[in-house]
Amino acid sequence: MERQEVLTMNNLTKSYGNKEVLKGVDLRVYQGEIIGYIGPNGAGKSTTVKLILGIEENYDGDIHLFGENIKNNPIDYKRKIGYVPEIADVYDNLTGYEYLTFVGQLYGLSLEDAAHKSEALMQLFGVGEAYHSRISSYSKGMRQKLLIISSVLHNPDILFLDEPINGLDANSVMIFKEILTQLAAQGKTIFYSSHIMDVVEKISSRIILLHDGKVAADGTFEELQATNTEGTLERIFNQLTGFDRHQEIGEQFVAVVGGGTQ
Ligand SMILES: Nc1ncnc2c1ncn2[C@@H]1O[C@H](COP(=O)(O)OP(=O)(O)OP(=O)(O)O)[C@@H](O)[C@H]1O
Repeated sequence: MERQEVLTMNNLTKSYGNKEVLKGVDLRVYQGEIIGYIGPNGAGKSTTVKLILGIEENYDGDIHLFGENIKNNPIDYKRKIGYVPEIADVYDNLTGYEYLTFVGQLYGLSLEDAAHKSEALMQLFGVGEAYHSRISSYSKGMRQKLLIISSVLHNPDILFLDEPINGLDANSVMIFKEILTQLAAQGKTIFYSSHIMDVVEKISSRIILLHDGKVAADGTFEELQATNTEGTLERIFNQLTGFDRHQEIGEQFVAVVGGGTQ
């Protein structure tokens, strides 16, 4: 069966001032894939996602989502997207119920459907008791669960997740990984950006490494292993980004902390 291409980027370039952040990103993403989108700090991962979501504009190249250039219809395609940003502003004074039903209704759900779904998802994620509490009283992990739930309420076809497990405890991470696997099995596509290499290694059906504004590696974890001498994704990341100074830098850092010179 031919795999459906859901996201295509052709020669995507983006600059801020005279700084070229994306230098020609070419990518094809297929339905049901869990893409682990990794790269060093500042490589341009969030920028790529913000361009796809229409949060950032003024780029060269093309982005097609579900077969349509996003410039042709900049609103409608967003109904099919779920997004967990790395840093999110939530309305702290609202309760979980108020926030989630508000988001659900923005996406076109009725109040009843949004409330029913939100409560069930909060319960399943172990935060049902906080459903009617103000978000300002939530712990970091509880807020993260709220964000995750708000991203899927409208049953999107593609999910963009930026460090989604920030603050989640080990049990919740296991639940979350299972949710992603099940969603992908249902044909949802997941674009997962994170620095937690062992999780990316385990959940991704395909890993894309962005380095210096370009795709530097693209393949399954096994394929990346086969073309690199290192074993874990963390070590492959070091190798592909040409970095081997962690010990030296760590030693110098501690020396400075202790009052010595470099
Ligand atoms: N609004 C902006 N104005 C100017 N420069 C920006 C802006 N947004 C991002 N940049 C720059 O673009 C580069 C890429 O940033 P981006 O946030 O996409 O990186 P990233 O790969 O997501 O990094 P991280 O892993 O640290 O989250 C950085 O050098 C950043 O300073």
